[in-house]
Amino acid sequence: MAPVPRDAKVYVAGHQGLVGGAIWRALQGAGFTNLVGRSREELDLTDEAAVDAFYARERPDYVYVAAAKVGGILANDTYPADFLLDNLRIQTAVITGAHRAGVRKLLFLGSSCIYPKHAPQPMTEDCLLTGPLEPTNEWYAVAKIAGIKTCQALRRQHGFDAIAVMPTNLYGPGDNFHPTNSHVLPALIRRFVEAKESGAKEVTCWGTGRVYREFLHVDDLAAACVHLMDVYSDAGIVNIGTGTDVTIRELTEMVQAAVGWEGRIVWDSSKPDGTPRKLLDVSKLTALGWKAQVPLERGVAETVAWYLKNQGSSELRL
Ligand SMILES: NC(=O)C1=CN([C@@H]2O[C@H](COP(=O)(O)OP(=O)(O)OC[C@H]3O[C@@H](n4cnc5c(N)ncnc54)[C@H](OP(=O)(O)O)[C@@H]3O)[C@@H](O)[C@H]2O)C=CC1
Ligand SMILES: C[C@H]1O[C@H](OP(=O)(O)OP(=O)(O)OC[C@H]2O[C@@H](n3cnc4c(=O)[nH]c(N)nc43)[C@H](O)[C@@H]2O)[C@@H](O)[C@@H](O)C1=O
Repeated sequence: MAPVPRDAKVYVAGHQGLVGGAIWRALQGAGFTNLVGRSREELDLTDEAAVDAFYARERPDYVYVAAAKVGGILANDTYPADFLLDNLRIQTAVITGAHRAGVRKLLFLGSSCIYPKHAPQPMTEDCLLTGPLEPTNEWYAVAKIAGIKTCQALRRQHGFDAIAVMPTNLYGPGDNFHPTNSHVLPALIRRFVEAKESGAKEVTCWGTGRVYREFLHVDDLAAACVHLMDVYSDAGIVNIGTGTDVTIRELTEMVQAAVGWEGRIVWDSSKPDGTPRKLLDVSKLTALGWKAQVPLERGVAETVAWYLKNQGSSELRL
């Protein structure tokens, strides 16, 4: 398969988010010169007519769908209607609009939470739809599964070249550091930095800390997406991860050490643990010629440094 021409026009939906921002940087790094992005203020992606008008005006050749309603375990559990409906609307408008506009190829971002709560570990792509979902994020997962099926149906019925990738938990510069709505890694960075600054002796983390998660640096994810756009065109979904995981307790200790706060961690078991484990099997991705590069400890240290550098600036999403 011929790689994507570096002068092709590429639209990154959600280019100001964690993933979209990283894909934008990766595309620039790979020599792409004709990138298009729109903020939410400029283009509300739940508005299908506005999305169609945007496509008609800009005529992109390639599209990355990195816009979505995204949040951590508590946000997912608290706003099920938003996580289901906003995501259905955004992805339907962006994917079907791309097909209508004659886009050559599209990459849709799903998530490892699409797999059953008790799937065998590590999880291969073919365990999709083989069992019940994790209840804290089933609404979001159902929307993401509908996104995968939208890509597969358009490919099957109309030959539209839409691929779908399933990243594990992500982190890195440009993340959302909201104290309650964010994912665990940015939440911990903010909490430990604030504890260090205030001289607090104790910090509370959620759940039991005994569950496992796999973390991938967002720059690795972006590199994998750009690679797959070049080399992969098929209906089958592709996992993107590192192939290794840690307990939340281990992660907490790693962030604590990176921040340099010495105090006591208390576990609030009234907060949900979520799925016990969701380690991705990455053999398909490895066979496609890609492997993660950023070790977790280094990625955490660099993200802490990024957070400290951007504290107080409008770059930081709180
Ligand atoms: N973060 C993670 O750990 C993981 C993420 N993913 C997937 O990666 C993708 C991107 O996630 P991530 O970058 O983390 O999320 P972010 O929240 O960082 O970015 C999402 C982007 O989408 C934009 N957006 C949301 N709603 C609309 C809308 N109605 N109109 C226009 N723009 C909109 C947001 O704009 P605004 O800033 O204005 O809200 C934001 O720029 C998602 O599909 C997610 O499922 C998959 C696995 C793990
Ligand atoms: C990417 C992924 O993200 C979500 O699923 P999740 O993996 O459960 O994500 P999380 O990062 O929020 O939590 C991971 C673990 O960490 C524990 N934890 C401790 N202390 C804090 C804390 O302070 N904040 C948060 N958020 N979690 C904490 C928390 O209790 C849990 O055990 C879904 O939205 C899902 O849809 C999805 O796609």
